[in-house]
Amino acid sequence: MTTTRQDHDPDEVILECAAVSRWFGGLQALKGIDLHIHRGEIFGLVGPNGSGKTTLVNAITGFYPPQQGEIRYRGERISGLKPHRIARKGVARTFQNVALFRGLSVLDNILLGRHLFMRPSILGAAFYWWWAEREEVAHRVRVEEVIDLLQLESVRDEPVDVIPLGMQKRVELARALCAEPGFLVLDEPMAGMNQEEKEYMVRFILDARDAMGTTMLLIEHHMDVVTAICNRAVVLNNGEKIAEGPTREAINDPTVVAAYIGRVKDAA
Ligand SMILES: Nc1ncnc2c1ncn2[C@@H]1O[C@H](COP(=O)(O)OP(=O)(O)OP(=O)(O)O)[C@@H](O)[C@H]1O
Repeated sequence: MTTTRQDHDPDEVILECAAVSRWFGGLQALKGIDLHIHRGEIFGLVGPNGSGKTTLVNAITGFYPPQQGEIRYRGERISGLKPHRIARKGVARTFQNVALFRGLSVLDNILLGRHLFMRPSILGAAFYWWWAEREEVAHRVRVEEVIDLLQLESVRDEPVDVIPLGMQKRVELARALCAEPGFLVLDEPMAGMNQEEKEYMVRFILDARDAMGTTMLLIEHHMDVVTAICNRAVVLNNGEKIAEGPTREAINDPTVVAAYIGRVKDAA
């Protein structure tokens, strides 16, 4: 899997985790994680099952705030804010299992991604219909751009349940991009995909980053995907950061190789 890459900006930190820790009862799921993710970067988050990847994402997006440490987005502290406040600041995510609205069309699912932009005042804007209408047109323009970018035109009116899994994942990506996030977490976007679908998805993620400048955090078990698209990566094991750096170096680090082999032995 070969790809093109765009250089990121190492001078501008978009997301920063400083000494982030989280416990579930007696289990420490995150142990003082430090991270800096730069503007325009696709940053890989890898590690064996149960190593703390989802917990870190839940800390960033506000679902399980860290109990120690701090998370900053564009220099502003977001840890401790409710998930919807964090989302409004421009942090979006897709989920490991497809989380679309069954029974709705592809287009309606994507339009839902724009609801973040619908200010409550729009409801009271009945007298200002012309203004509301202009807003609606602006939303539609962005939605059409994303449909075009992710090549979803041919299925836009299909119920989302009937399209193949690979396309459903693409619809999720489209919905997240329609919120115009500054930072997007992709939680296993290739799960359950065959090789061809994976290669398409890699292309679409890179195109989206290049076209929209979205900084991304990618949780992924497929190492070929991680090395193909991530500028840098961090590896977790038992809640600890065990490697970080340019992707190939990080995932080939002897500590990382040992951690994965250890899991295989434990499972045998
Ligand atoms: N809500 C929760 N309550 C209790 N324990 C939890 C909770 N969420 C996560 N854990 C525990 O925290 C640890 C880290 O889990 P986490 O889901 O973050 O790992 P992961 O790296 O995302 O794993 P996977 O690759 O399997 O998704 C695990 O031991 C898990 O059992």
